[in-house]
Amino acid sequence: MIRKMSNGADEEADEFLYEDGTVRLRNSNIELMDQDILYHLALGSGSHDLVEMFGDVKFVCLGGTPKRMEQFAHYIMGEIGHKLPTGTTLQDISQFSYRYSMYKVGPVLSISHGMGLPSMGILLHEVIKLMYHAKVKDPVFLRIGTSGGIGIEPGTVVISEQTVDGLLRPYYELAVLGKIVQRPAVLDKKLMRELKALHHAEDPYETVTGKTMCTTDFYEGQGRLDGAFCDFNENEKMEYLEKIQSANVINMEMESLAFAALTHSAGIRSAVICVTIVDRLKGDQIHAPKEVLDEYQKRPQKLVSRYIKKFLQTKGRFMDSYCGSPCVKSPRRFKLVQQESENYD
Ligand SMILES: O=P(O)(O)O[C@@H]1C[C@H](O)[C@@H](CO)O1
Ligand SMILES: O=c1cc[nH]c(=O)[nH]1
Repeated sequence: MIRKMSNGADEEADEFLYEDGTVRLRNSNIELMDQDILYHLALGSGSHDLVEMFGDVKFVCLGGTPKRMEQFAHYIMGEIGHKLPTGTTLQDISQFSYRYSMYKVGPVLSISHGMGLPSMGILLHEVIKLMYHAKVKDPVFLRIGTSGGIGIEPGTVVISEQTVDGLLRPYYELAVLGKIVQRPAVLDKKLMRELKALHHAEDPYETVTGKTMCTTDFYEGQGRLDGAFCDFNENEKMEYLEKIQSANVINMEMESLAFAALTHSAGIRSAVICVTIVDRLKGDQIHAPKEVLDEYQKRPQKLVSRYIKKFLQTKGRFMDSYCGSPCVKSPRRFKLVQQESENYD
């Protein structure tokens, strides 16, 4: 994987993971700290054995709402046949943060990220640090969300090829110490293709790839006429939506920029899979009934589940256990795991 630097240069992402595939932090301050409190996750490197709790994680799935991510955790548990110890139930690990929800099902973490870039950004700082403390090897991050389509049928699953801001720029911008820092928002193209290939001909909806616009607001920021404020008219709105459509934007959501930029900066492969729940060329309000929306939300989950299952089946022969961590006891065996990984698609 090639990693784009903030100055636009290319760099091999391998340099950003340790040799055994574990996540390397790009902040030397963390190593010097006695303990690291992951405040919004209600976890800490001093208070919890993070390697024991999370060392076997391979897939980090993120979505907006706590309910969706709880449902996904139950769904993936059935799909991969993961058994909880007798007498236990799935627990929200971050319950006492009262911010985000986190469930762990074998190699899968299912975490809610809330709405918007700041919420996603804060969460990712802590989840990426969690990967580092837990010595997780080569994790894959997947956002399973909802979006507004631009000229596509509601219910379509969009796997983002690129994510851009409201000005069509492929950067996540943040004011740091009074200066604007731009981080390139880069998603893993190979992962995108692997996911797309898992669409089934009999799925009663389309799965497409394309450009996603990530905005900082649901209403004015996405050109809606139905917010509490609106200083533009229908013609201006349509002109904007048609302009972004001709720039190949096929859907709009609110987290992919931070997700793509922060995972890429950490050398972590990631993909954004969002179902569309409205065609913005036809209207602003979400009219679909709850049952329809619930079924739509499951579509990205199905695709991700197929990916996880295929990965686990392919890897199974080389794993120490069902956990997803490659055996690194002998370098030769580790090479086999790597090779298998390269042959995956
Ligand atoms: O993953 P979800 O469905 O929460 O993401 C989209 C983008 C915003 O957070 C939210 C707006 O309704 O839905
Ligand atoms: O229109 C939509 C629908 C879901 N999420 C968004 O950000 N926009």
